[in-house]
Amino acid sequence: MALSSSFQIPLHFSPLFPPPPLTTTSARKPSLLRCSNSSSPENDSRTDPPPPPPSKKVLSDQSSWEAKDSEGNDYLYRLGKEADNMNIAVGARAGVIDDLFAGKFLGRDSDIVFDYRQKVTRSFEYLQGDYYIAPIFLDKVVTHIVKNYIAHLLDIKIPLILGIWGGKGQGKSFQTELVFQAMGIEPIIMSAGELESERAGEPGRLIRERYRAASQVVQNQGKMSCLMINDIDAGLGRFGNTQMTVNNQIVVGSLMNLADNPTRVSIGQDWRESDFTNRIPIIFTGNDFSTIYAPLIRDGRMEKFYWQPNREDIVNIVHRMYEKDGIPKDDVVRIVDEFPNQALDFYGALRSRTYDRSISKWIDEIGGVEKLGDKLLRRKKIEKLPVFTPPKQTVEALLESGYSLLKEQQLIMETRLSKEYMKNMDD
Ligand SMILES: Nc1ncnc2c1ncn2[C@@H]1O[C@H](COP(=O)(O)OP(=O)(O)OP(=O)(O)O)[C@@H](O)[C@H]1O
Repeated sequence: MALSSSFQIPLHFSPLFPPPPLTTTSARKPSLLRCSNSSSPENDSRTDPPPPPPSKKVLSDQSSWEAKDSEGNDYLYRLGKEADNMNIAVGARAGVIDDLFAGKFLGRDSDIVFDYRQKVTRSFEYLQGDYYIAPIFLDKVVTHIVKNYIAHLLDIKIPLILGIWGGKGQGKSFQTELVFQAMGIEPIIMSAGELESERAGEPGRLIRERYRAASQVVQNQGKMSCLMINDIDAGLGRFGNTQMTVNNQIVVGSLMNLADNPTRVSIGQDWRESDFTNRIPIIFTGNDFSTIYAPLIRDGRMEKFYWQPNREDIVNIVHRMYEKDGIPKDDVVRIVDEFPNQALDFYGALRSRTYDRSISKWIDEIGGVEKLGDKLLRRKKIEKLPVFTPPKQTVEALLESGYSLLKEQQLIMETRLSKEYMKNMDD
């Protein structure tokens, strides 16, 4: 499938819907995403004009939410005012709730919303360098997002959720974030760990709040947004005899309700006019959706996408990964063929293992293991660390570390200590 066609999807609707700011080199160089933090024009590969300034009037004719915000009547403001056992501000003051989620409740209302959004949205500073996105993957994610943003123009039922599933370490989360970066989307990303809490009801509420925070990104910032929940089956799935907790039930209920009513989301118990939001696409990643409550993943609510990179995808992605080491494509093909059936994650780990010997050498240079604490943690007071020289990568070194990773994998499979330790459980 030609990648350029995947980028043309939103343009079919261009008279009605402004295309998302596809601000990377991808449009020129299919599937290659160049990520840089530098703001210098030479280093900045983004050539498109900056996104429009925040517009206060985006939805104000249709929704009273904005007006409520400016009156200080917003839900986050109310959270700071109201005292009940679900009060995030109280929890934050008492040190119960991480202030990552609590936002700042002492400032003006706009600060509150802004701080909250700043803390929950994900920036991509860690994505440096060139990356390759598999065209089918890119196509699927872009189409889902665009379909949801123009849902009001299409006379079809569009699932709010896209569930990307498949084997471990195949790049589901990583590539989705690359796509967000390519589209200039400011996503709100949650992990399975946030779907459980010792306080009943909190995770369900958190999901609804995050969904609305994403809607605020669209409304106040004029940027596209998306809610992403990584490894959802690790938080919601039922394995063997595990029970569904009250929180699991509430989370499933909240997600089903979002899928059915994507533009009306209540945070509290009473419906208010300000509960109307923008429709925000949701993306789940996971390994096995069959462990999830079936009505949540039914076709009208969730579009499912099984992701398994083929050999060509793997070669292209790994080639880009190793490009800075000067490894030519033929050698990448050799490495990939030497270790077939491995996840993408393996080829990253393989490269990182080749650093081990150089790191040992560097430890010797700084005075051995006894000095490590002083040198690494208090180095500013003492002296500068010696320069670390990365190893010169060769195919032989990469193959060697590949074999050692393979050996570790086999050892785990053959030893199966868990079987030994849990012998009694089978009786
Ligand atoms: N397109 C890519 N370019 C470079 N590296 C990639 C790419 N895709 C995946 N990787 C590497 O593979 C690793 C694993 O990817 P990721 O965490 O997205 O897998 P996953 O499928 O979500 O795994 P899991 O199901 O176990 O959560 C990443 O940390 C990254 O190093």
